[in-house]
Amino acid sequence: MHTSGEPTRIVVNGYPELEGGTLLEKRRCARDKWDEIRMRLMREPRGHAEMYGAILVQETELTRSGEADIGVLFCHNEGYSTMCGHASIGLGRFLVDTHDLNVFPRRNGLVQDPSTGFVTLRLHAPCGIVQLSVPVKPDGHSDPTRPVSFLGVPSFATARNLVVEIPADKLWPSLKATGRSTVTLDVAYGGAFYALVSASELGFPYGLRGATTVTELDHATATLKALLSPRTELFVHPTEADLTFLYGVIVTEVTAQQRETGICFFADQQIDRSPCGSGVMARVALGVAQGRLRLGDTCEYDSVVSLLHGESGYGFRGTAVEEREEGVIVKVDGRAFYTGASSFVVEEHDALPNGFIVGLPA
Ligand SMILES: O=C([O-])C1=[NH+]CCC1
Repeated sequence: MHTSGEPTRIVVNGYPELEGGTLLEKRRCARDKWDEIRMRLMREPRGHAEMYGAILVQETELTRSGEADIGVLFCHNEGYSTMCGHASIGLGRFLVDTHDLNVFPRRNGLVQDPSTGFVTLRLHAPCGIVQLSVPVKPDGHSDPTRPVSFLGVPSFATARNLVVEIPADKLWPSLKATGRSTVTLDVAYGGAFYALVSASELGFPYGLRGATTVTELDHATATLKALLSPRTELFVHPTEADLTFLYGVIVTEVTAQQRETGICFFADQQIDRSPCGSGVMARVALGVAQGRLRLGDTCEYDSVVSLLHGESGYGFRGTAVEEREEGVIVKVDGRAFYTGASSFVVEEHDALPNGFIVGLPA
């Protein structure tokens, strides 16, 4: 599937049983014991450097307790993430549409709200429960003309107006041209930790649509990620050590009242083609912390791809729904579409069984 242009390759069959009782233990098992499967599905020639995946996990500690309907592990060019909004939106449609009980045993237990026509399903992601609301047509299939929405895990800001000094040998031309050697940014959590920095702060006065090159953006965000990642005090998750790391850097640009564009560099400098749902959770939580957004406020988020589709409804919307002690509950909505179904093989004599990414060691 794709969500505003960002792919989600949903693994529905053939993946081995993961050891471990909890989803986070299963995530470690996937990483430590079966990572070649991720590489084969994400990398060339079966995938590409920007591929994204979702591995369905039938049983977790929260499906056993009845708090979730199915588990998922998200994966990408570098490893396994803790939250993914664009993939959750695609999974919402897919899980409602699949009637194969080997793929989704709890499909028949889903309840459709007759008043709204939406089916609710609870996805257990490594960061916690993502509660999806999927619009359904009278024939019981998901409705591609209306957005899927989800309520994310409590999201919060961990640093505001953080000044980062850029070493002279790492300065990029647009920042050097400003005469500055510092960048001021924020850090927030939306199921994963992001550094959030405006395009103008990086030295791009005309924002993301100006003469900004992806190469310079890539260098700037990779530099910031390398400088910030060792500062783990910025990414402390209240309960899970597995979630304590900087996942991405999002370059933002306010384009109108409660409307933003952004480009998210995540994992090994992958670029999210979607507005990045977990990033939207983090950005809304930051907006509430800064007093820019109040409960009930909705902000529109575009990506460099959804901007190309001028019509509305191709970006994501983020709404601050509830403020809890642990953080802000954000509702995110967006649209996903099917792109096809595939089967993949690796023959015994294939000299590149785990694929490759041009420019990176195999
Ligand atoms: O939508 C999302 O949260 C993300 N898409 C790719 C990285 C995270």
